Amino acid sequence: SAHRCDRIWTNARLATMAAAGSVERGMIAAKDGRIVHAGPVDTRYDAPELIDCDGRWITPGLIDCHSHLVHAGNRAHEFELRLEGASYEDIARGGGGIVSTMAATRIADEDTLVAYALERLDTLIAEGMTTIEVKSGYGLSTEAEVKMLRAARRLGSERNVRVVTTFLGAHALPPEFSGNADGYIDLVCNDMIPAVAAEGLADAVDAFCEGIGFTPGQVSRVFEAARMHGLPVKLHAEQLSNLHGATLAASFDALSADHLEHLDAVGIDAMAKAGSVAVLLPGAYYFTRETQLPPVAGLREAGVPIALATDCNPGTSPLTSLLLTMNMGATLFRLTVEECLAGVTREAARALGLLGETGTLEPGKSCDLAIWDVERPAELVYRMGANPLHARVWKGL
Ligand SMILES: O=C(O)CC[C@@H]1NC(=O)NC1=O
Ligand SMILES: [Fe+3]
Repeated sequence: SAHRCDRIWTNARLATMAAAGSVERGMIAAKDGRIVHAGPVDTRYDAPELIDCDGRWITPGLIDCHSHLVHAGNRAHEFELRLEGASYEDIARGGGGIVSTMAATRIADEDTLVAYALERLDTLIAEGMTTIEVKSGYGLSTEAEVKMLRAARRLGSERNVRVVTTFLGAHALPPEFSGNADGYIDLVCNDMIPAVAAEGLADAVDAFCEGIGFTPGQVSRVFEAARMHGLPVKLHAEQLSNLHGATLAASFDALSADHLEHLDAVGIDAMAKAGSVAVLLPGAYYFTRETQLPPVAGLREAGVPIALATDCNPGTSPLTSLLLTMNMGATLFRLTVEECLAGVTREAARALGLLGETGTLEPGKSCDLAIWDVERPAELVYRMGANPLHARVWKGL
């Protein structure tokens, strides 16, 4: 008997990113926004709408699992300073960096923040992105952090895209708390997280564990507060030095630890045991001209899942292309094409706790697709600055 569904994409080549691997003569059938079949052409399925893909490749919709998409202002002037020799850390200690974006973000109202973010969101959507994680972290006061997360939530109603939000109040020390990091962490734990949780504004909690950020002790206080409010955690860890943030994150069963250029074998092992995803951010590595590569071979050997993301932010990664992110993942970090494609689909979904919902072409998942004008998926990683997207589908539409 025929399986009635809503839409069928046929005569396609599928990069399922799942057990089925690649399917040469494939089709996808969707019903009520979900995949009911993703595999070889199966004439038992029929639908009022049949889309002939002319042999094009279909991947899962792309996922950006680490972004600071909501923010005001930009840091082009600091870019010039760095060209004249200043380091990112010099600029941060001199009151620039994150704090200068904080000033611009505090004075922008919610509508303005939404408008600024939509321009960057549309650029990513044009490349077939269907899910994005958006962090706070430029408000650094309860009112401004709440404003940022409300703006982030609104992006999901202004566009056909899945938005998950992350509270990152422990991103930098605001000037009013200068010299009193522990006092600021009190505010983060006792005031911000309760306010954010009360309004359901965040799906996870993140922190910046770094010399110019917060100590492991301060981060664990933030994570304890997250746990008290039932929120999972993730962490900016080992970006510029090794404070053993990844090990701390793993001890809280973190969804992910991110950056990881200075991750060591102990941290790798802790992440493997906890099932935490390694989110690599080659845009920040490239833009800040770092030289310490993340331990990709060690992550592979230990079976730690590897994801890739833009880390879109005005200071260290003003990047709004997941395709270029994949090229950097291969060119700079030597990830394979398969690892790069998985890094912005299956493993990115895993880093957001969304692998049951999206990230692969499998029955039961949301029908989130990117349909490409390429002869082979490797072209999506190989080319720089091109966008071969033919069509994008989110929740079957
Ligand atoms: O410079 C900025 O605006 C954010 C930088 C970004 N945040 C973080 O914790 N590490 C980074 O590279
Ligand atoms: Fe980041």
